[in-house]
Amino acid sequence: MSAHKAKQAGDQQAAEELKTRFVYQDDEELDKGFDMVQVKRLSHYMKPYARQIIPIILIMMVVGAMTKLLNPLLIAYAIDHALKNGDKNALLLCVGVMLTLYIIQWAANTYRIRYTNMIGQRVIYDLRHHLFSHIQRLSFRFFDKRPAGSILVRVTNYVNSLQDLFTNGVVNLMIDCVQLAGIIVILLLYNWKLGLAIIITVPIMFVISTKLRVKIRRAWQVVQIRTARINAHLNECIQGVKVTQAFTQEKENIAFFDEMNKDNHYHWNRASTLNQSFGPIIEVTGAVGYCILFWFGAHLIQTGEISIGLLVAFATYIGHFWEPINRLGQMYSQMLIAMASSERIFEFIDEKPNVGEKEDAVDLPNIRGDIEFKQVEFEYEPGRHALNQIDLSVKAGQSIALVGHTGSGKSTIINLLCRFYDVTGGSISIDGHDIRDVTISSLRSQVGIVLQDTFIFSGTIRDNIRFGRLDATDEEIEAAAKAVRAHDFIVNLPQGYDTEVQERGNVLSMGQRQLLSFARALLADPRILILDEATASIDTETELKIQEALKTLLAGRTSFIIAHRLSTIRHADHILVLDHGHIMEQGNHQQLLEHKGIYHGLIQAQYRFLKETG
Ligand SMILES: Nc1ncnc2c1ncn2[C@@H]1O[C@H](COP(=O)(O)OP(=O)(O)OP(=O)(O)O)[C@@H](O)[C@H]1O
Repeated sequence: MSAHKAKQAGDQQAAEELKTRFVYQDDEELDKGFDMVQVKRLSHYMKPYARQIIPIILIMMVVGAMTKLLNPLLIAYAIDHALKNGDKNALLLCVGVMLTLYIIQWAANTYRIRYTNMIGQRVIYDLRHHLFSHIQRLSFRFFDKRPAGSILVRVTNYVNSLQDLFTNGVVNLMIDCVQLAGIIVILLLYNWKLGLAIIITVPIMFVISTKLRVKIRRAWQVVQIRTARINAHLNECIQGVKVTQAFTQEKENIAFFDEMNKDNHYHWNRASTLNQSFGPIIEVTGAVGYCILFWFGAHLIQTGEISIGLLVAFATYIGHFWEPINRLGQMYSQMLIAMASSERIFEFIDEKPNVGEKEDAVDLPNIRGDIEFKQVEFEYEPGRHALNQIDLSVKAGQSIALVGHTGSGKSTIINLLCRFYDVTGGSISIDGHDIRDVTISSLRSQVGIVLQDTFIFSGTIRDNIRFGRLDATDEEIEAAAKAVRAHDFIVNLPQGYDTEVQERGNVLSMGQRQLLSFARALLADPRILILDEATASIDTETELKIQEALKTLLAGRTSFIIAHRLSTIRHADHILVLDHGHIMEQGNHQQLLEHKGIYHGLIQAQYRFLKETG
């Protein structure tokens, strides 16, 4: 095999492998058929404004359409009477009336557009607010099933795609129907033969407009999807640039990006070519209409059936045909997209939180922190047990360490205690209250959680600590930071507590982020504290700091710690050893060591590791 062929085969294989590596799922369905249920649900959002704004819009709409329809008749009158008889006053009067009609039309359109935009923006605001607040309350199960990108797209792009429909679409549809019907009636009234001859072009224009518009719109949507894929890939490559460079995968990433870029370029060209074909096709159809008018119109003038003024008026009406037909086509394709978008939006809005609140749920009173797990069972997916028959009784103020191999069910216990998921069997109670009988907010406000992957929001350090309790004063924030030994590193930052950190806190070290999250939890002052210890090795000094901070944080609280550090495990009041969702062993450090079971093995392994790594 030649070197060139070998290279080609290699490239091909690499491309095949990449196909499975970068997979970005998009909503490929671009539009949907007309669906009355969706229309009803969408129009529900217009209801609050229907009484105040819609009547104004309707009046403006009728005034605008009427004035537009009258102008060609005035032109006909001016030509056939004022001009023919040399009546300067009548001509002046015609021009004056025409000018007045234009001014009225301009004012009516300006106000109509202003009000339709207002209503459209409000509806979009309400819809986006509704969707976002609903998503915020959805359970973990919902987020488990969906990539963040697909959720983002619904709140941004899909809601945006309804914007046109609400701002101009519905009103324009009515205006266009009124205008088109008005023109057809006038044409038939003034001369039905000539009227009919010209109206033949309407269906032709309409078919071209709707069919071609839908095609063009689809082509642009494909471009949008391709661009979204490029964005997703870019995002992944930027987030993972360190790993990419460490594994020297730059070439592969570039190759994949080039493929996407080429694809995007091809679809852009296609959409652009289709777009350009639209104008000429419509112009030719319009020209056919004019040809019919002048040929047949000239004949009718010769036979004395119509005047020259009427021919000019008809020619003006043909000019007015195009605008509504064009917009109806636009509206039709907008409607199809809106159907698909609204279906996806309502699919989320209809999603019920899996963890619901009972109708008669009561607020959990201030708790001491006694916790009881009775025969708790849990499955993330039907048939796959994540926890089996967990029985556990914790006294207020005790610290419980959860240990076990990866996937043994430690996080699941915590997820259930916070009611991020509901048990599928058995029950969990706090101070004797079944957690399914109390309101979720009253439960979670008394349970603090410090996750291993500490989330830092964009804002200042102070804002991030205040997240624990929004009404905390600056003094309370500093006191919390001091208590968990975070104060020293914070004051050494360029702007101290006012230092801006970005999302995920990239400027902070792992240990610093943990201390910040301790301060946040301390400020919230929950009776029950859950802590997922960071596994990353940190230097001894920080480790000591964290241990001291932990002592402050845990004092007097019931705590559950997913423990990785030996120091934490050893000091816990009670240790649960989990395996495949079962409690295999439990007791304190000494008891479990003497038992010489799984725990003993884990501790031995950790000692060996610490010894080997120095
Ligand atoms: N969101 C989820 N959907 C489906 N299955 C899940 C989900 N989260 C966890 N699991 C499964 O449930 C089991 C227990 O997982 P869990 O996260 O509780 O383990 P863990 O002991 O906390 O592990 P680790 O120490 O690695 O964090 C595992 O088999 C895991 O694959």
